[in-house]
Amino acid sequence: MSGKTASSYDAWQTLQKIYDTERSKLVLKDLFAQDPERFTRFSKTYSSDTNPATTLLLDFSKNLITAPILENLILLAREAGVEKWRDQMFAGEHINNSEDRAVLHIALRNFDDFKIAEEGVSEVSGVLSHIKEFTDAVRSGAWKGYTGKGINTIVNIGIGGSDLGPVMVTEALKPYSKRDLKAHFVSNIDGTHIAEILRECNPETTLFIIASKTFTTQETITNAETAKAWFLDTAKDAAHVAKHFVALSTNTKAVTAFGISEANMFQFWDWVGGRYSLWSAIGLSIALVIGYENFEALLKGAHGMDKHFKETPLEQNLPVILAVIGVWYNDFYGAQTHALLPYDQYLHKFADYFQQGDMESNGKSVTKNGERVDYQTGPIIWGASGTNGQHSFYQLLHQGTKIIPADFIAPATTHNPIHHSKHHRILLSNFFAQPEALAFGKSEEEVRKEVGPNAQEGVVKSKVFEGNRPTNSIMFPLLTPEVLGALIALYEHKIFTQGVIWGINSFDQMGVELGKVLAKKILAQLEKPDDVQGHDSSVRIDHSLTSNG
Ligand SMILES: O=P(O)(O)OC[C@H]1O[C@H](O)[C@@H](O)[C@@H](O)[C@@H]1O
Repeated sequence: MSGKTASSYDAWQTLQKIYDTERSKLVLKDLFAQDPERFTRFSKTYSSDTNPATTLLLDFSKNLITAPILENLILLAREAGVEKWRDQMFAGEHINNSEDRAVLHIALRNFDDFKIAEEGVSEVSGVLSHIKEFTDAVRSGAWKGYTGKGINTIVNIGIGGSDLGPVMVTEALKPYSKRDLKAHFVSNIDGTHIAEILRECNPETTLFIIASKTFTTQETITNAETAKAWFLDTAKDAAHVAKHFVALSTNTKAVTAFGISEANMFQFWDWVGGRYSLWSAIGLSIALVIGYENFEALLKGAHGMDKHFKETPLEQNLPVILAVIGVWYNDFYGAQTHALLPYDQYLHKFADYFQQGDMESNGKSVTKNGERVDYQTGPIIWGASGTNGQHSFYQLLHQGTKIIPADFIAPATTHNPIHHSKHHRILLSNFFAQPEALAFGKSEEEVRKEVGPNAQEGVVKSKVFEGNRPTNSIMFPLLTPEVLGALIALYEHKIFTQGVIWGINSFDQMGVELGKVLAKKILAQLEKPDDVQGHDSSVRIDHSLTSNG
């Protein structure tokens, strides 16, 4: 890193000047009218080298940009050293400086293209073989529970990165799932979560997957112990645990201490960040649900996007384009949030997943060199699947006072073409209509024509849509495992690129620590309420409220 912070880059200052002097001219209606080629100029297609069905079209024409703005945004990425940092990541250098770790989720889906020397990388294919062997055994019924019955229910116990990826992907790839294998996910420490799920499980046919990188996370270990006690209530003999509990972790010692043997453990390594871990052993529940071949297709889809990110000039590079446009709104327009709006019910957990992916990565306010930034970093990520969002929060997107850049995401065809794809045609009509309405709005003149001369002024004004609200649209032929892999990797590399521009470390998560430490202290005091001390006056622990009788 140059030691400079983002706002002192030449390109940043050029962009600031452009923003200050030309902002009023950045009107989408005019920009489209002036340039009939705007869509061609500002859209790009990514296609996998190995599978033509894995294609993503990114239409970024409805953004408040011109060719010179985009050029300067790309210059900004270059000046920040995106290419250098990217190559360092792919080479296994320890770019996660605060934890002195490599950042190698790309090595989990590498298929031998990139040569990476880091310790553990050569073990990846062995773990994949273990996943394949185990998932084949469970799915075929060869893996038997303690009474000789096959497994028909899996329960993944994990939180954060050890939960959100498997939840999102198993939902997204439901059409590929083994319908007679029920998958549950327990994350919350609230006992209600596990209690409700255990009610649906039979100890003879349930497999518990304890997913925790560190194997020290309070929620996961507490839930795992509860699950083990519940299982042993019926199974009695601790030897049966081996048939019903497996662990996904980097911490062999803690796993064996819990009572799971090394043979039932799926390893990964400290260079896999929690929020980038669905590609690792943490993806076991995914492989169980959709089958190993589909899990591998997911990895291959991500690998194709990795190659695109690594080898394509920044100007043509989809993750980089998404990233710099995001920086334009975040840092120059002052946008606080970014909405992810998939028009695909299967992607209903996509925004939840990237809340952690983006906000835990880029929610930082000091640079890698320890300087406090004087600009905005990671946006607030939120969203919901279309069309539900339209009947909820889109009012604010269209007519509120805030600028909310949004990504619209949709498959051209559906896995469920019921009524000759009638539903899908309606869905897509909304997917196309919303960005158009946001961009071009509805003028006062148009409203007056509609309501006639006698309408009240307030009514006229309330029906005006100012427009000029920016969006990206991303389309693909069908939501397949490969397409999903490419789509997730697209956003991962977008987040990486933005982190480099802002000069922050996107790969640690120090911000989750303080609350954990305080909760531990408070827990000890809740168990002995007379000793409550050392907290602010709002932490008043009333034993009559906290004890359950
Ligand atoms: O897999 P683990 O170790 O249980 O961690 C679960 C989660 O814990 C913390 O909240 C963070 O470190 C997350 O990044 C992580 O995903």
